[in-house]
Amino acid sequence: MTSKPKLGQNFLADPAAAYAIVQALGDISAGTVLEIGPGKGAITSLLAARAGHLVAVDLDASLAARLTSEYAMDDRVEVLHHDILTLDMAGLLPNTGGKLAVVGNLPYYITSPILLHLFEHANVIDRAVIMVQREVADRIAAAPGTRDYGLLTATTQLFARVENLFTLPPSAFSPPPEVYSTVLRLTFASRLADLGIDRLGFIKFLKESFAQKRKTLANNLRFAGHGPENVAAAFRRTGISSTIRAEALPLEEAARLYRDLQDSEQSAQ
Ligand SMILES: C[S@@+](CC[C@H](N)C(=O)[O-])C[C@H]1O[C@@H](n2cnc3c(N)ncnc32)[C@H](O)[C@@H]1O
Repeated sequence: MTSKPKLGQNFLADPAAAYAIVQALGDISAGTVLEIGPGKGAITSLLAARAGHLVAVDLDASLAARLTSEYAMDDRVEVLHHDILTLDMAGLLPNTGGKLAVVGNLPYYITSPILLHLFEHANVIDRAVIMVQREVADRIAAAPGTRDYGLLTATTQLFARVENLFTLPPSAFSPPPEVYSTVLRLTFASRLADLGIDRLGFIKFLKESFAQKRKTLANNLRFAGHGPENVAAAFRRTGISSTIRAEALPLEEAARLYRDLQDSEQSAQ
């Protein structure tokens, strides 16, 4: 049995991959870059040489201390010993505004929570280049109607355009993980306004929709507490098949159903 490194610590040992990740961020010379989990600094050193301002955040106290002393003389680099999941990202930007470029070889044990945290800060993020487990990348980039399409896909595509850049084998890391890894670029562009939906309500609706993969969308919505008559009427009015499963429904259709259901529930109050 292979032991799992603590805090998802599989360090990148492929300099060409580190370079490609930083290149994928585009021009970072004027803005603020947030690096999630810099670890021993495989990507950090390339970022530090290019970024206008770099904030590197690691939960591991000894790794954060090591990087802090390495960059003590560079006032463009800030190392924070902090949990990324509780970091207020808006607070990293200067008073003059701008948006963050986010980068990281993510700790895989908390990939989904990190993504959700990024989406909560979508209004202050311009783009993100992140390394995730290959299977998770496939889910994030999936098209509706495919097996991989799910809650993570819909949520991500609500906030960003997704590009699959390249995949690395376990041997690109030390220690090697048990899985392949894929680098994605997310170009943030929220679809909330064009779909006419509110963030919290629609994300709750998506969670309800995907709660049980084997059930139809209508069953999941009823199970979540929406009145059977309201659910049936929403499917009828929108013309969406009442036997459809959530993974087959494109975001635009899901938003239409959500708006209709919400309108009828509000007018019944
Ligand atoms: C996969 S390693 C990547 C390290 C380095 N960037 C590299 O590519 O070699 C993930 C890093 O995330 C850090 N980490 C784990 N959980 C974290 C959290 N909740 N907040 C911030 N950093 C975290 C780990 O300590 C580790 O340094």
